[in-house]
Parts: sequence; C-alpha cells; structure tokens
Amino acid sequence: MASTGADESAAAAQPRAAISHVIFDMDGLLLDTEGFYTEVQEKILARYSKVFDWSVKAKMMGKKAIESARIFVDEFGLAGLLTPEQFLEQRESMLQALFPSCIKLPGVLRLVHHLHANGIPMAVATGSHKSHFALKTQNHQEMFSLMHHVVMGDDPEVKAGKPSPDIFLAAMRRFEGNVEPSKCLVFEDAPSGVAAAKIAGM
Ligand SMILES: O=P(O)(O)OC[C@H](O)CO
Ligand SMILES: [Mg+2]
Repeated sequence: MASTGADESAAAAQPRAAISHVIFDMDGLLLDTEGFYTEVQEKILARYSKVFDWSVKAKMMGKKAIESARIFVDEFGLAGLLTPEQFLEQRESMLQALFPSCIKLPGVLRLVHHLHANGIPMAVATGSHKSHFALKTQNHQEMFSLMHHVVMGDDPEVKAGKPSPDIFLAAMRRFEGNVEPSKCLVFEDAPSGVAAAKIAGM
C-alpha cells in the first residue's frame, strides 16, 4: 500500500540517536582524487581499445586497491590480457604523479572546523593504503590534524574492504570511551561505502 502523508510525518517524528562521533571517507569525499583514478584507468583501457564505464567505476570506488583491480580486470573483460597486479603496477607511477596536486572538496574544511569547534570527535576511514594516503594528504595537514585518528585500507584490522563494515567498526573502536554505532555519522561518496556504514549500524 502506498504510504500516506500521515505515515511520513509519523516516521519523521521518530526520535533519532544524537550524533556523538563523525567518520569521514577520504577519496571523493574530503579530497578530490576520484578524477585521477578515472583519468588513469581510461588511459590503461585505451591500450586495450576499451572504453571506460561509470557503472564499473561505481563498483570500484571505496575498495582496497587489489579489490578494485580485480573488478577492473573482470568487468572490462581483460582476463588473460592483464592481471590485477599488472593493472596496479601500470597505474602506480601515473597516480603517484597526480596525488600530491589533489584539492579538498568544496565545504569540507569549513565542516571539519565546525565539528572540531563543537567538540565532535572525528576520524577518517579510507580504502587508500599508507603510501597513497601520504601523497594525497601532504598538502592538507591542517585538516587531517583535526582528526582523532585515521584507519587505512592496509590496516590489519581491515580484513575486507567496503562494503564490509570492518573499516568503520575499527574507526569507531579507536575513539576514546564507549562509542555506539548508532551515534556515529558517516560521510561517504561510494555506494560500497554507504553500504558498509549501514551494515556497521551507523
Ligand atoms: O574512498 P576511500 O577514501 O575509501 O578510498 C578508496 C580508494 O582509494 C579510491 O576509490
Ligand atoms: Mg570515497
């Protein structure tokens, strides 16, 4: 049965848990790096006369590097031509050259300062591994210094990448005190990241 206006206002009136902590994704959310991945992947695909596809991009976003490499090879029918490991090798020097020039997404610095000024503890949960994180954040130390901690994709506690909830649960556990998932607000750009946060109960 279709929902009525009364149903909708009753749902809107449901009390929600107050937010105590915030967890940010990084790539495509705090930092404008997703375009770099797209640019590099288009170049690699062109070597095999293949064309980039946004539905594949959406599946790759937010994952650990090797996970997204497997999706790339499978979805573009490159098995037998390129292994996921070779794909990562081919894109590495191009990405390393691009990452240091990344800029912040509009409004994020203001939001981070606002939350910090209001005493909301913040963390970052990114599928990026340590060496890429260092390249991307080298010009954004002011913003990242306001984070209580950062959890990266190559962290031992992150067994599987998003949509596994591992990374968000690890980020939650590293805040001080007892933090409830329902009081954590997650900011994400990737479909797999939104799913991960919901599975974590955030
Ligand atoms: O969106 P993030 O920060 O989890 O990063 C994931 C990859 O490095 C890029 O899609
Ligand atoms: Mg992201």
